[in-house]
Amino acid sequence: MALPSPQSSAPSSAPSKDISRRGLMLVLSSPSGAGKTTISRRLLERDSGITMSVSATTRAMRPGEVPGVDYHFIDLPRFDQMVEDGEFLEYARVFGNCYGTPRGAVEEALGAGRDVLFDIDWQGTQQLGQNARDDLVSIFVLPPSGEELERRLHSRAQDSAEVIAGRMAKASDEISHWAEYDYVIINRDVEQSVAAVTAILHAERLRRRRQVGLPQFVKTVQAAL
Ligand SMILES: Nc1ncnc2c1ncn2[C@@H]1O[C@H](COP(=O)(O)OP(=O)(O)OP(=O)(O)O)[C@@H](O)[C@H]1O
Ligand SMILES: Nc1nc2c(ncn2[C@@H]2O[C@H](COP(=O)(O)O)[C@@H](O)[C@H]2O)c(=O)[nH]1
Repeated sequence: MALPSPQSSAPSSAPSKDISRRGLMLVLSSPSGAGKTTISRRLLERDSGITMSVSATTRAMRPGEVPGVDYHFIDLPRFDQMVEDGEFLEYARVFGNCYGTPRGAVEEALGAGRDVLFDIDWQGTQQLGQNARDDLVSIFVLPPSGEELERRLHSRAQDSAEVIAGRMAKASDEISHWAEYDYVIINRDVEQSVAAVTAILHAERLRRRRQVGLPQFVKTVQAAL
Protein backbone atom coordinates (compact mmCIF):
# COMPACT_ATOMS: atom_id res chain seq x y z
CA MET A 1 0.00 0.00 0.00
CA ALA A 2 1.49 3.37 -0.94
CA LEU A 3 0.65 5.68 1.92
CA PRO A 4 0.66 9.43 1.34
CA SER A 5 3.55 11.66 2.39
CA PRO A 6 3.12 13.39 5.72
CA GLN A 7 2.34 17.05 6.25
CA SER A 8 3.41 18.99 9.29
CA SER A 9 1.67 17.85 12.48
CA ALA A 10 1.84 18.80 16.13
CA PRO A 11 0.94 15.92 18.44
CA SER A 12 1.36 16.65 22.14
CA SER A 13 4.33 14.27 22.50
CA ALA A 14 6.34 15.61 19.54
CA PRO A 15 9.49 17.49 20.57
CA SER A 16 8.62 20.55 18.49
CA LYS A 17 5.44 21.69 16.81
CA ASP A 18 7.43 22.41 13.68
CA ILE A 19 8.75 18.91 13.08
CA SER A 20 6.68 17.04 10.52
CA ARG A 21 5.83 13.44 11.36
CA ARG A 22 4.35 10.45 9.61
CA GLY A 23 0.94 9.54 10.99
CA LEU A 24 0.80 6.02 12.46
CA MET A 25 -1.87 3.33 12.41
CA LEU A 26 -2.71 2.16 15.96
CA VAL A 27 -4.56 -1.16 15.93
CA LEU A 28 -6.50 -2.73 18.80
CA SER A 29 -7.53 -6.37 18.45
CA SER A 30 -9.03 -8.77 20.97
CA PRO A 31 -11.64 -11.45 21.34
CA SER A 32 -15.10 -9.90 21.12
CA GLY A 33 -16.05 -8.22 24.40
CA ALA A 34 -12.56 -7.71 25.86
CA GLY A 35 -12.97 -3.93 25.73
CA LYS A 36 -11.54 -2.44 22.50
CA THR A 37 -14.49 -0.12 21.88
CA THR A 38 -14.51 1.12 25.47
CA ILE A 39 -10.77 1.86 25.45
CA SER A 40 -10.97 3.48 21.99
CA ARG A 41 -13.77 5.86 22.98
CA ARG A 42 -11.86 7.14 26.01
CA LEU A 43 -8.63 7.54 24.04
CA LEU A 44 -10.42 9.53 21.33
CA GLU A 45 -11.97 11.82 23.95
CA ARG A 46 -8.55 12.65 25.37
CA ASP A 47 -6.22 12.79 22.39
CA SER A 48 -7.08 15.16 19.59
CA GLY A 49 -4.22 13.88 17.42
CA ILE A 50 -5.85 10.54 16.69
CA THR A 51 -8.89 9.76 14.53
CA MET A 52 -11.02 6.60 14.51
CA SER A 53 -11.17 4.58 11.33
CA VAL A 54 -14.87 3.89 10.74
CA SER A 55 -15.25 0.43 9.21
CA ALA A 56 -17.91 -0.74 6.79
CA THR A 57 -19.86 -3.82 7.82
CA THR A 58 -22.69 -6.02 6.63
CA ARG A 59 -23.75 -6.88 10.19
CA ALA A 60 -27.02 -5.54 11.62
CA MET A 61 -26.89 -2.29 13.58
CA ARG A 62 -26.99 -2.71 17.38
CA PRO A 63 -29.27 -0.59 19.56
CA GLY A 64 -27.56 2.76 20.15
CA GLU A 65 -25.13 2.49 17.26
CA VAL A 66 -24.96 5.49 14.93
CA PRO A 67 -24.43 4.97 11.17
CA GLY A 68 -21.26 6.69 9.98
CA VAL A 69 -19.96 6.95 13.56
CA ASP A 70 -19.79 3.37 14.80
CA TYR A 71 -19.82 1.77 11.34
CA HIS A 72 -20.91 2.39 7.78
CA PHE A 73 -23.71 -0.18 7.61
CA ILE A 74 -23.92 -1.55 4.08
CA ASP A 75 -25.38 -4.58 2.34
CA LEU A 76 -23.39 -7.46 0.86
CA PRO A 77 -23.64 -6.37 -2.83
CA ARG A 78 -22.26 -2.93 -1.87
CA PHE A 79 -19.50 -4.56 0.20
CA ASP A 80 -18.54 -6.82 -2.73
CA GLN A 81 -18.49 -3.82 -5.07
CA MET A 82 -16.16 -1.94 -2.71
CA VAL A 83 -13.84 -4.96 -2.60
CA GLU A 84 -13.85 -5.14 -6.40
CA ASP A 85 -13.13 -1.41 -6.70
CA GLY A 86 -10.16 -1.64 -4.30
CA GLU A 87 -11.83 0.68 -1.80
CA PHE A 88 -10.68 -1.27 1.28
CA LEU A 89 -7.26 -1.10 2.92
CA GLU A 90 -8.13 -4.47 4.45
CA TYR A 91 -11.24 -6.58 4.83
CA ALA A 92 -12.25 -9.84 6.44
CA ARG A 93 -15.14 -12.09 7.29
CA VAL A 94 -15.68 -12.10 11.07
CA PHE A 95 -18.45 -13.97 12.94
CA GLY A 96 -20.29 -14.58 9.66
CA ASN A 97 -20.35 -10.90 8.59
CA CYS A 98 -18.07 -8.83 6.36
CA TYR A 99 -16.00 -5.96 7.74
CA GLY A 100 -13.59 -3.65 5.93
CA THR A 101 -11.59 -0.45 6.38
CA PRO A 102 -12.41 2.18 3.74
CA ARG A 103 -9.14 3.41 2.29
CA GLY A 104 -9.95 7.10 1.61
CA ALA A 105 -10.45 8.45 5.14
CA VAL A 106 -7.38 6.66 6.47
CA GLU A 107 -5.09 7.85 3.70
CA GLU A 108 -6.37 11.40 4.09
CA ALA A 109 -5.70 11.41 7.85
CA LEU A 110 -2.24 9.85 7.54
CA GLY A 111 -1.37 12.28 4.75
CA ALA A 112 -2.22 15.15 7.09
CA GLY A 113 0.15 13.69 9.72
CA ARG A 114 -2.71 12.50 11.93
CA ASP A 115 -2.74 9.10 13.63
CA VAL A 116 -5.54 6.62 12.98
CA LEU A 117 -7.05 4.17 15.48
CA PHE A 118 -8.41 0.82 14.23
CA ASP A 119 -10.65 -1.69 16.02
CA ILE A 120 -10.12 -4.68 13.73
CA ASP A 121 -9.45 -8.40 13.99
CA TRP A 122 -6.19 -10.33 13.48
CA GLN A 123 -6.87 -10.93 9.78
CA GLY A 124 -7.13 -7.20 9.09
CA THR A 125 -4.06 -6.50 11.23
CA GLN A 126 -2.04 -8.99 9.20
CA GLN A 127 -3.14 -7.30 5.96
CA LEU A 128 -2.14 -3.84 7.23
CA GLY A 129 1.20 -5.26 8.36
CA GLN A 130 1.88 -6.78 4.93
CA ASN A 131 1.29 -3.44 3.23
CA ALA A 132 2.60 -0.82 5.64
CA ARG A 133 4.56 -2.44 8.49
CA ASP A 134 6.50 0.71 9.34
CA ASP A 135 3.33 2.70 9.93
CA LEU A 136 1.63 0.02 12.03
CA VAL A 137 1.57 -0.22 15.83
CA SER A 138 -0.50 -3.17 17.03
CA ILE A 139 -1.89 -3.89 20.49
CA PHE A 140 -3.65 -7.07 21.55
CA VAL A 141 -6.16 -6.67 24.38
CA LEU A 142 -6.64 -9.74 26.57
CA PRO A 143 -9.53 -10.20 29.01
CA PRO A 144 -8.56 -11.04 32.62
CA SER A 145 -10.23 -14.47 32.22
CA GLY A 146 -12.65 -16.42 30.04
CA GLU A 147 -15.38 -16.05 32.65
CA GLU A 148 -14.96 -12.27 32.72
CA LEU A 149 -15.05 -12.14 28.91
CA GLU A 150 -18.41 -13.92 28.89
CA ARG A 151 -19.69 -11.68 31.67
CA ARG A 152 -18.75 -8.60 29.66
CA LEU A 153 -20.46 -9.85 26.53
CA HIS A 154 -23.66 -10.42 28.54
CA SER A 155 -23.34 -7.13 30.43
CA ARG A 156 -23.12 -5.21 27.15
CA ALA A 157 -26.67 -6.49 26.56
CA GLN A 158 -26.57 -5.85 22.82
CA ASP A 159 -26.32 -9.35 21.37
CA SER A 160 -28.57 -12.39 21.58
CA ALA A 161 -27.53 -15.42 23.64
CA GLU A 162 -26.86 -17.21 20.35
CA VAL A 163 -24.56 -14.46 19.05
CA ILE A 164 -22.71 -14.37 22.40
CA ALA A 165 -22.23 -18.15 22.32
CA GLY A 166 -20.85 -17.87 18.77
CA ARG A 167 -18.38 -15.16 19.82
CA MET A 168 -17.26 -17.11 22.90
CA ALA A 169 -16.67 -20.14 20.66
CA LYS A 170 -14.31 -18.06 18.48
CA ALA A 171 -12.52 -16.32 21.39
CA SER A 172 -9.78 -18.90 21.72
CA ASP A 173 -8.98 -18.70 17.98
CA GLU A 174 -8.70 -14.91 18.14
CA ILE A 175 -6.52 -15.08 21.27
CA SER A 176 -4.18 -17.54 19.52
CA HIS A 177 -2.86 -14.56 17.49
CA TRP A 178 -1.72 -12.55 20.53
CA ALA A 179 1.99 -13.12 19.87
CA GLU A 180 1.77 -11.46 16.43
CA TYR A 181 1.19 -8.07 18.09
CA ASP A 182 3.75 -5.42 19.12
CA TYR A 183 2.15 -4.93 22.55
CA VAL A 184 -0.22 -6.91 24.77
CA ILE A 185 -2.34 -5.48 27.56
CA ILE A 186 -4.68 -7.23 29.97
CA ASN A 187 -7.80 -5.12 30.32
CA ARG A 188 -8.60 -5.48 34.02
CA ASP A 189 -9.30 -1.84 34.70
CA VAL A 190 -10.42 0.49 31.88
CA GLU A 191 -8.52 3.53 33.15
CA GLN A 192 -5.27 1.58 33.48
CA SER A 193 -5.73 0.16 30.00
CA VAL A 194 -6.35 3.60 28.51
CA ALA A 195 -3.20 4.84 30.29
CA ALA A 196 -1.21 1.94 28.83
CA VAL A 197 -2.47 2.57 25.29
CA THR A 198 -1.75 6.30 25.69
CA ALA A 199 1.81 5.58 26.82
CA ILE A 200 2.37 3.32 23.80
CA LEU A 201 0.96 5.97 21.46
CA HIS A 202 3.15 8.72 22.90
CA ALA A 203 6.31 6.62 22.68
CA GLU A 204 5.57 5.45 19.13
CA ARG A 205 5.05 9.05 18.00
CA LEU A 206 8.61 9.77 19.05
CA ARG A 207 10.19 7.00 16.96
CA ARG A 208 12.99 8.54 14.94
CA ARG A 209 11.77 7.18 11.59
CA ARG A 210 8.35 8.79 12.08
CA GLN A 211 9.77 12.25 12.73
CA VAL A 212 10.61 12.90 9.11
CA GLY A 213 11.33 16.56 9.82
CA LEU A 214 14.15 15.75 12.26
CA PRO A 215 17.11 15.89 9.82
CA GLN A 216 16.16 19.44 8.85
CA PHE A 217 15.57 20.40 12.48
CA VAL A 218 18.95 19.01 13.54
CA LYS A 219 20.65 20.89 10.68
CA THR A 220 19.06 24.12 11.87
CA VAL A 221 20.22 23.51 15.44
CA GLN A 222 23.74 22.66 14.25
CA ALA A 223 23.92 25.69 11.98
CA ALA A 224 23.52 27.94 14.97
CA LEU A 225 26.30 26.25 16.97
N1 LIG B 1 -11.96 -3.20 32.15
C1 LIG B 1 -13.26 -3.47 32.12
N2 LIG B 1 -13.90 -3.88 33.23
C2 LIG B 1 -15.21 -4.14 33.19
N3 LIG B 1 -16.02 -4.06 32.10
C3 LIG B 1 -15.42 -3.67 30.95
C4 LIG B 1 -14.03 -3.35 30.90
N4 LIG B 1 -13.73 -3.01 29.62
C5 LIG B 1 -14.88 -3.09 28.92
N5 LIG B 1 -15.90 -3.48 29.72
C6 LIG B 1 -17.29 -3.74 29.34
O1 LIG B 1 -17.31 -4.93 28.56
C7 LIG B 1 -18.29 -4.86 27.55
C8 LIG B 1 -17.62 -5.14 26.19
O2 LIG B 1 -16.74 -4.07 25.91
P1 LIG B 1 -16.50 -3.53 24.42
O3 LIG B 1 -17.80 -3.38 23.71
O4 LIG B 1 -15.63 -2.33 24.56
O5 LIG B 1 -15.69 -4.75 23.81
P2 LIG B 1 -15.08 -4.96 22.33
O6 LIG B 1 -13.76 -5.60 22.51
O7 LIG B 1 -15.11 -3.67 21.60
O8 LIG B 1 -16.10 -5.98 21.68
P3 LIG B 1 -16.40 -6.28 20.11
O9 LIG B 1 -15.17 -6.91 19.56
O10 LIG B 1 -17.55 -7.22 20.16
O11 LIG B 1 -16.74 -4.99 19.43
C9 LIG B 1 -18.93 -3.48 27.62
O12 LIG B 1 -20.17 -3.60 28.34
C10 LIG B 1 -17.91 -2.67 28.43
O13 LIG B 1 -18.52 -1.65 29.20
N1 LIG C 1 -10.68 -7.08 9.75
C1 LIG C 1 -11.59 -6.24 10.25
N2 LIG C 1 -12.20 -6.51 11.43
C2 LIG C 1 -13.08 -5.61 11.90
C3 LIG C 1 -13.38 -4.43 11.23
N3 LIG C 1 -14.30 -3.74 11.95
C4 LIG C 1 -14.53 -4.47 13.05
N4 LIG C 1 -13.81 -5.60 13.03
C5 LIG C 1 -13.78 -6.67 14.03
O1 LIG C 1 -14.97 -7.44 13.95
C6 LIG C 1 -15.24 -8.00 15.25
C7 LIG C 1 -16.69 -7.83 15.58
O2 LIG C 1 -17.02 -6.48 15.72
P1 LIG C 1 -18.48 -6.08 16.26
O3 LIG C 1 -18.54 -4.58 16.17
O4 LIG C 1 -19.48 -6.76 15.36
O5 LIG C 1 -18.56 -6.57 17.68
C8 LIG C 1 -14.30 -7.30 16.23
O6 LIG C 1 -13.23 -8.21 16.51
C9 LIG C 1 -13.77 -6.13 15.46
O7 LIG C 1 -12.47 -5.79 15.87
C10 LIG C 1 -12.72 -4.16 9.98
O8 LIG C 1 -12.90 -3.13 9.31
N5 LIG C 1 -11.84 -5.09 9.55
